[in-house]
Formats: sequence, C-alpha cells, structure tokens
Amino acid sequence: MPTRLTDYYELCKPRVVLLIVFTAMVGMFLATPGMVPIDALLFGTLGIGLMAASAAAVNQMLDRKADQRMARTRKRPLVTGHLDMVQSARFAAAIGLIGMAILLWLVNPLTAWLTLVTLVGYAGVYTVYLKRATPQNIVIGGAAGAAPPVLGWVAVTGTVDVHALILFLIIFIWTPPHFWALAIERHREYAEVDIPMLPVTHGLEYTRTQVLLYTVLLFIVSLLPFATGMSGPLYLISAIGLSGWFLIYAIRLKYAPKPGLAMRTFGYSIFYLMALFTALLVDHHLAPLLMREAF
Ligand code: HEM
Ligand SMILES: CC(C)=CCC/C(C)=C/CC/C(C)=C/COP(=O)(O)OP(=O)(O)O
Repeated sequence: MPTRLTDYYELCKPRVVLLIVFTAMVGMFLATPGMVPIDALLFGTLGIGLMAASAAAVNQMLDRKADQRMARTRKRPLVTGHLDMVQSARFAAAIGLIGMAILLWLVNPLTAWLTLVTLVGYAGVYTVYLKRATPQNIVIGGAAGAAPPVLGWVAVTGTVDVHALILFLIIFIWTPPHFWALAIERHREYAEVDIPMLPVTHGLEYTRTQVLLYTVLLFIVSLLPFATGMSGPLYLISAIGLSGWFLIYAIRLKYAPKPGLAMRTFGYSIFYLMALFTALLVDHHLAPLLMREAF
C-alpha cells in the first residue's frame, strides 16, 4: 500500500477496531435465533466499524503529544508527520459522518445515537478527561469499549436487551486486566508523560492484585451467558477453559512475576476475548445445526 493509505489505516487502530467490530457482530448473531437480516449485518457492521475508526483517529489527534514521548506510540502517523491535523480531522469527520448516516438511515436511529454516545465517550470523555484525571480512567472508559455488542444487538432488534448487557459486562470486566497487564510492562513510559495509570499511582504490586481480582470476577461473569440460558454447554466448557487459563496467568503475575509475563498476559487477554466471543457464536448458531445433522 502507498504510504498515505497505510497512514490513514494506522490512524484507525485497525486491530482494535477489528475486534470491536467482531464483538458487535456477535451481538447481532446472538440477538436472533435465525439468520441476522443481511442489511442489519452489512450496514450495522460498516457503520459501527467506521465510527469506531473515527473515534480512534480523534483519540490519536488529541493524544499526539503524549504519543510522541512513548516508544510504543512513536511511529503513529501524526507523530511521524506523515499526516497532519487537518488531514486527520477531515478523515475522522468523513468516516464518522458516513458511519452515522449509514446507521441512522440504513439500520435504525437508536443504534446510531448509542454509537455516537460511545464515540464521544471514548474520543471525548476518556481521551480528553478521564485518561489524565484518575487511575480508574480505563475502568470507567471501558464502558465505551464494552458497548459494541449492545450496539450490534440494537442494530438487529431495535431495543436493548438484558442479554446484550451481559455481553457488555463481560468486556467491561475484561478491560482492566487487559489494559493493566500492558500498563505494568509500560509503567515507566506512562509515568514520564504524567498519565496516572494504576501502576504509576499505586505501584506494580497493587496493580497485580487488581488484575487478579478482576480476573476472578471475569471468571464469574463469563459464566452468566450459560447461567441465564442464553448459551449452552459448548459455551460453558469454553468459558471455563478460557477464563481458567486467564486466572492462571493472573495468579502467576501476582505470586510469581517474571520478566515478560505481564506482556504475555496482555497478549492472552486479546486471544481470550476473541475466543470467548467465537465460542458464544459457535454455541448459538453452529452447535444447534450440528446437533440437528447428527440426530
Ligand atoms: C478503555 C479500554 C481499553 C484500553 C485503555 C485499552 C488499551 C490498549 C492499549 C494501550 C493497547 C496497545 C498495546 C500496544 O500498542 O502494544 C491495546 C491493544 C489492543 N486492544 Fe485494547 N484497550 C481497551 C479496550 C479494548 C477493547 C474494547 C478491545 C476490543 C474489543 C481492545 C482490543 C485490543 C487489541 C486487539 C489490541 C492489539 C492491537 C495491536 O496489536 O495493535 N481493547 N489496548
Ligand atoms: C463503536 C465505537 C464508537 C467504539 C469506540 C470505542 C473504542 C475505539 C475503544 C478503543 C479502546 C482503546 C484502544 C483504548 C486505548 O486508548 P488509549 O488512548 O489509552 O491507548 P493508546 O495509548 O494506545 O492510544
């Protein structure tokens, strides 16, 4: 890809947005016993994806000074100068507006407005205020990252359902161990740019305890889809295995920390969410089909 295109691509935090879009799609599939209406699937996914990418671009515009001073973020296009603020603002506005229009007119207004609230929650409230205000920044800001399955659900049904809120809760509780594992590894960088992430304000030991506590909570919350009858035994087995493995990581991180373990815990957190949502999808749609074939 020519440089300019790859720069716009990186401005969107594509790997994060991909997982966000996937969780939204799982929300869509779980909202209905049958096939998701093709227009909700297509336009819902596109609209939510474009608005998430727009939020990520605005986040990079607002954070460019801090990004410049951290090794992890130094290669971002607004830091390298490959893109300037005007280009980025035009791009973020264009994809955000297209996304909003798609959701408003081709999906439904509730999905559009809830997605807009999510965008403002992440790009505005989290990036501008929370991130620099409190070490609970990512706990509160996590609500934006947890919203996509609800948005997907609403795209199909037009209403918010309690089962959708369970999916929200899973991502909401997953966010602290996801992020704090990385923040443990990178605490010096955050301290240098005066961002009060938990390991900076409360130390590594306290953060490891919090990661462990949230992972215990995540184990319990990940059982809720089965406990409420939304998912079946296939999901239950997957959730126990995946959450159990996460718990082993968190216990080792707390009681037997060693170099590189925090980063592997962070890597596992991403695999975990992808696999857990895949399990929800397979359990809901493929397992009944396979059972029908078998008998
Ligand atoms: C407030 C909530 C969240 C915070 C603070 C956060 C923080 C981060 C950070 C700082 C990274 C960068 C790691 C690096 O550059 O090495 C990252 C990576 C990642 N996050 Fe999160 N995250 C949050 C929520 C989410 C959500 C909701 C998802 C998806 C559903 C997600 C998926 C990912 C993925 C896939 C990566 C890997 C990206 C890559 O390889 O470039 N995150 N997260
Ligand atoms: C549907 C919709 C509008 C969704 C928006 C939600 C969204 C894009 C959440 C992303 C979460 C995330 C990557 C946070 C890290 O930001 P950070 O600034 O702490 O991380 P950084 O240092 O890597 O930039």
